[in-house]
Amino acid sequence: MSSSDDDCPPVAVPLNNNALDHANDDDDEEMPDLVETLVDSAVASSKNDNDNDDSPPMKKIPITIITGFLGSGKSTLLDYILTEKHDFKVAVILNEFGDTGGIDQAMNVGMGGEVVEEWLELKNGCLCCTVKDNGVMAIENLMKKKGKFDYILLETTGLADPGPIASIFWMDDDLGSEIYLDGIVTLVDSRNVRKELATKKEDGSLNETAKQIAMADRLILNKTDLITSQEADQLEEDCRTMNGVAQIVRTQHSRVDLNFVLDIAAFDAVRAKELEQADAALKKDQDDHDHDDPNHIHGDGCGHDHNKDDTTTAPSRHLDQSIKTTTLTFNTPTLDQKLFEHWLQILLWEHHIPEVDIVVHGSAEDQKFVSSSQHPKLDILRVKGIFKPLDRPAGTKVVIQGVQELYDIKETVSSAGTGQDDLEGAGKIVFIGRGLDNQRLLASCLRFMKLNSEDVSVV
Ligand SMILES: Nc1nc2c(ncn2[C@@H]2O[C@H](COP(=O)(O)OP(=O)(O)OP(=O)(O)O)[C@@H](O)[C@H]2O)c(=O)[nH]1
Repeated sequence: MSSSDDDCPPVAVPLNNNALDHANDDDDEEMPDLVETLVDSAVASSKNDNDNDDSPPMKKIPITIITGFLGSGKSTLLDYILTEKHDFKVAVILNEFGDTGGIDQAMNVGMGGEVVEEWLELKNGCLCCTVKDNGVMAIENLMKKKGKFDYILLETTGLADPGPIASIFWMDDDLGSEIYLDGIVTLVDSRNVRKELATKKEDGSLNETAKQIAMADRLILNKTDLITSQEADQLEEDCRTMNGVAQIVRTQHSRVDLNFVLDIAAFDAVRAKELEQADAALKKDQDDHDHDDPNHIHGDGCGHDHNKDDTTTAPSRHLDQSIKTTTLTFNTPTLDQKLFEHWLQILLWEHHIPEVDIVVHGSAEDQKFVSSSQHPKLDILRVKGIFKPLDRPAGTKVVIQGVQELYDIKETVSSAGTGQDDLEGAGKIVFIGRGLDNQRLLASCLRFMKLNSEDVSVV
């Protein structure tokens, strides 16, 4: 996980201190990174009492990351969630850039339609750069002290790459934290998104809007009042090509069914059905548009009727040609998890699709997997999959989740009987990223995993 120490914005953590006294917490050794800590002495002392008692462990609290480019409607969504009736007591964290100091932001906890405000700043505060210690520990401490909220919404700055932030909370789940990553929700400014995606970064890296769309579990196409329904159709289809597994909804003023964004357990279950949806969308896209070259630049002979008057809403065929979704379907009865993981690690960590090189030692030939420098760097932003592992009891399925360079493979409870998640073959793996060349990926997979061409299909 790469991160930069530049531009560290302060982060403010909300408290609900409704009816709580404010006091300094100088002697709290667990919270070195918090300043202006607001402590309710009664709550603090009951926390200390609880340290030694046998009370049941705290229920884990879901955290949803809300991301999206500047002005896409993130704050509008937060306001909407905080004031809507629901069963959660929601706390909001803003991970803003420092032009307002990050200090004077109004922090909110919404409960049953009521919003109360308080704020707290992390001294070194920057969730995206300073990693776990500051962000996660501070939130955990706050939860112990306050215990007043049971859901956290983290709004990233519009310029943030959600990957590192998601990784912190996702991996923290494995470390036994009291919070877990529920999902990544991305707001898309329907009118301006094409312009934002066209912005090139000097170092050639992916721009943030592209990453925000690619990593989403839920995509909210907001501000649809500013585009035609035809443009909205096209936008939705294009988003699906970039991110085939996210669920997509269109909104105005971020008014979305809260079940669509809250408590979605996106990092928990992976359903074959969801992956089928990606498959179907990708197949449709291939049928509609026979451009197999992932590096094809739109607008240079693509043949589509570009809207010349308004580049912000021009119905270009794809939003971002470099990012796409690729699905591998394994038709074998099971998959060799060890071999698969080894291959995956090369894809994720070495950023290339390994190719076979035949090395001759005297009369013997050896296969070596190498990187080919003539191909673009591979940047996988998200992986989702489900498969039946080799040499495990019948019915065993494992789920794979990945965010940038991190991945996790866990056994999943079989949903046999529901008919929902039945896999015909060994399973499916979906990759979202840049540099995904379907045919090279397929060839590499076949050689690496010692499979025959009929064993795997790619779309
Ligand atoms: N026309 C229109 N305006 C909207 C819609 N949703 C939000 N807005 C307006 O767009 C502006 C930006 O919305 P915000 O919710 O502040 O966007 P944001 O993503 O939080 O913006 P940043 O904090 O700058 O990243 C505000 O003036 C909103 O009222 C919509 O669906 N249609």
